[in-house]
Amino acid sequence: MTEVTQTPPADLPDLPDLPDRPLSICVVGAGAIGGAIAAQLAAAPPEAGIGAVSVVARGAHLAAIQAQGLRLRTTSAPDIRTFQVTATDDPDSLPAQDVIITALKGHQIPPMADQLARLLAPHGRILSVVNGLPWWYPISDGNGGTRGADEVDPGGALWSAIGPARAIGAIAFFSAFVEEPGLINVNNEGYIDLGRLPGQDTRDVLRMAEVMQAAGLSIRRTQPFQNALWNKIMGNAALNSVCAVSQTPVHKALADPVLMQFVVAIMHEVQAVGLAEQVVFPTSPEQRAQAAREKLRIKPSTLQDLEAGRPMEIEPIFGAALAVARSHGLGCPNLALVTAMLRAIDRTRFGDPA
Ligand SMILES: NC(=O)C1=CN([C@@H]2O[C@H](COP(=O)(O)OP(=O)(O)OC[C@H]3O[C@@H](n4cnc5c(N)ncnc54)[C@H](OP(=O)(O)O)[C@@H]3O)[C@@H](O)[C@H]2O)C=CC1
Ligand SMILES: CC(C)(CO)C(=O)C(=O)O
Repeated sequence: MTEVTQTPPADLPDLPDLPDRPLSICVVGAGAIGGAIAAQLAAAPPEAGIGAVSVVARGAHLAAIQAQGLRLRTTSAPDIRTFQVTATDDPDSLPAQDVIITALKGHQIPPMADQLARLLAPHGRILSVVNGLPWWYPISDGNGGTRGADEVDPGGALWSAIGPARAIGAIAFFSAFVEEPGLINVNNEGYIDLGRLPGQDTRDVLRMAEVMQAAGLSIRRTQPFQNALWNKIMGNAALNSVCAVSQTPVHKALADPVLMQFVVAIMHEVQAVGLAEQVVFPTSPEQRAQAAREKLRIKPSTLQDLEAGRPMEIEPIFGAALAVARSHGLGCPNLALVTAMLRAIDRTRFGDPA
C-alpha cells in the first residue's frame, strides 16, 4: 500500500485546447451514474456543442441498451424516457474521442488503462466520475515527484498511460441504480461537481461545465476542488461503509443511535484528514449525518454492490482515505475497523486477492 508523506502540487504539462466544434463524448461504464449522464448527453440540443455520444457497457445491460435504447426515469420525471446511443463493449471499435467520461467503480478503471488511452484523442480529456480518491489525485512519490495512490492506481497504470494532466475532476452528488438491464433510475437528484486542483488550468473545466449544463445536467464548480472531493469522501467513507455492513439504507441505519454515532465518528476522522489536506468543510459531521438521515432514503452504491454480488469499492473509497490519513500520522480507528469488516466480507465472498 502507498505511504503518502505529503501532497506536493502537481506539475502538469500544458495541453492543447479542446477543439472548437461539437465534442464527441464516450461514457465508459454506462451503469447507474454513467447511464444517467449518457442519457442527458444523448438528448442534448444541437446548441449544447455535443457531437456523437457513445457508451461502453457489457452483458445483459449492453444487450438491453442495444435492443431498446438507454432508458431513464428520475424522481421528477418518473415515466420512462428512451435515448438512442451507440453502445458497445469494445472501446477499440469507437473512433478516438474528444472526451471520455468514466463512470466505472474505482477498481474497474485501472484494468482499462490501455483501452482508455487508445480511445482518447491526443487533445482529449477524461472525466472520471468516481467516489473515493480519484486516480489522478497527486501524492508524493517520496522522490520529490508525484504519483497516484496504489489503492486507486496500482502500479501507476493510469498515471503513465493517460496522465493526470488530461483528467478533469468529477464527482456525482446524486444517486441512482440500475432498475433492470438498460433502465436507470435516478432516485435522488442532484448535481455533478467539476474541477481541478489549485494552480491548474481550468479553461477545459469551464468548457465541459457549459457543455454538460447545456445538455440539462446540473453542474457545480467548487473551488478549490479538494473541498468538494473530501466533502464527498467524508460522506461516502461513513455512510457507504456503515450501510453496507448493516445492510440498511441510509435513513434506516441513521435511525439507530449507535450506528448514527459510528457514522459521525467516521466523519470526524475523515474530516481530520481533509483538514490536513487544507480542506474547508461547509458542515459539521453531526449536521451532515442528520441531513443524510432526513433526506437519503436510498441504498448507497456500496450496499448495492454487496446485494448484487459484486465486489465492493473498498480500496478506492476506504483504503485510499486510510492511506492519506497514515501520511498525516492520523489513525482513523473507526474507519479502519469498518474497512477491515468490508475487506473480510469480500474475502469471504471472493477469496483472498491474488
Ligand atoms: N450509484 C450511485 O448512486 C452513486 C455512485 N457513485 C460512484 O459513481 C461510480 C460509478 O458507480 P455506479 O454507477 O453506481 O456503478 P455501476 O456498477 O452501476 O456502473 C458501472 C458500470 O460499468 C460497467 N463496467 C465495468 N467494467 C466494464 C468494462 N470493462 N467494460 C464495460 N463495462 C464495464 C459495469 O458493468 P457490470 O455491472 O457488469 O460490472 C456497470 O454497468 C462509482 O465510483 C460510485 O461509487 C457516486 C454517487 C452515487
Ligand atoms: C449515497 C451517496 C449518494 C452518498 O453517500 C453515494 O455517493 C453513493 O451511493 O455511493
